[in-house]
Amino acid sequence: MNGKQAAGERAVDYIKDGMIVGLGTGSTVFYFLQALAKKVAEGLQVTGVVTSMQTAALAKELNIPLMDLNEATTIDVCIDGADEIFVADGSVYGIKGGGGALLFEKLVAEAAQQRIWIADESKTVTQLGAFGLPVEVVQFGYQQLERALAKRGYNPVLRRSADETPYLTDSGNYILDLQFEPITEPLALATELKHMTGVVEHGLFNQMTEVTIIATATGAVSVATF
Ligand SMILES: O=C(CO)[C@H](O)[C@H](O)COP(=O)(O)O
Repeated sequence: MNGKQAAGERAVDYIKDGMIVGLGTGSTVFYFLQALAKKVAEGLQVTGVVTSMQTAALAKELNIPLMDLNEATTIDVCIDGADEIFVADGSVYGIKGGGGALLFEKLVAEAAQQRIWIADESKTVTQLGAFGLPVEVVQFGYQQLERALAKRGYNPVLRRSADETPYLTDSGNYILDLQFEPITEPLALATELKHMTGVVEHGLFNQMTEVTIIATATGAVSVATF
């Protein structure tokens, strides 16, 4: 058992019969989905709302019933991974979008009553920014935005797929990964990025998480509530 598996499996304890569950994206969520599918096979009734095409494919393969975000009048809980987790003044701040799903992840997280992050302990940091901050941008004229971000000292790098073509999100947008650290003012940076025309969403998830489930490489799990 590794940390991702331990954290992912523990998250299933938060899923109760009848819940509508936001299903995050990534390799930690993979373990959560495996554990959830087992419970579903045993009779647990849940409906998932996915945050990416990747998660949709996996959930279908695992026979987890799904509904569209449009149909979900409420989401009881959303379980997702994170790339960096930083706690300050009793709140959780973080970076997400390493897997490119930040837009849908944020939409589902914002619709959820409770947000739970699952991660191995390598994701906890004492300052944000070592992990490049993903910013999803429209394709049209994206180099204008790239230049504007560079001028502000954010060192944007266009994300590319393995074949070197620009990486495309599930919405067909590009991602600029901002390479600078530390991010000392995540709230101000989030506002600044949101105000730049062409930015669709950024990977700062500020004060959007109520529970963290973090596990060590040997599988020891710590749960914290915020
Ligand atoms: O934000 C994400 C995808 O967009 C993931 O939640 C994040 O990258 C963590 O992934 P993993 O669990 O594979 O380390």
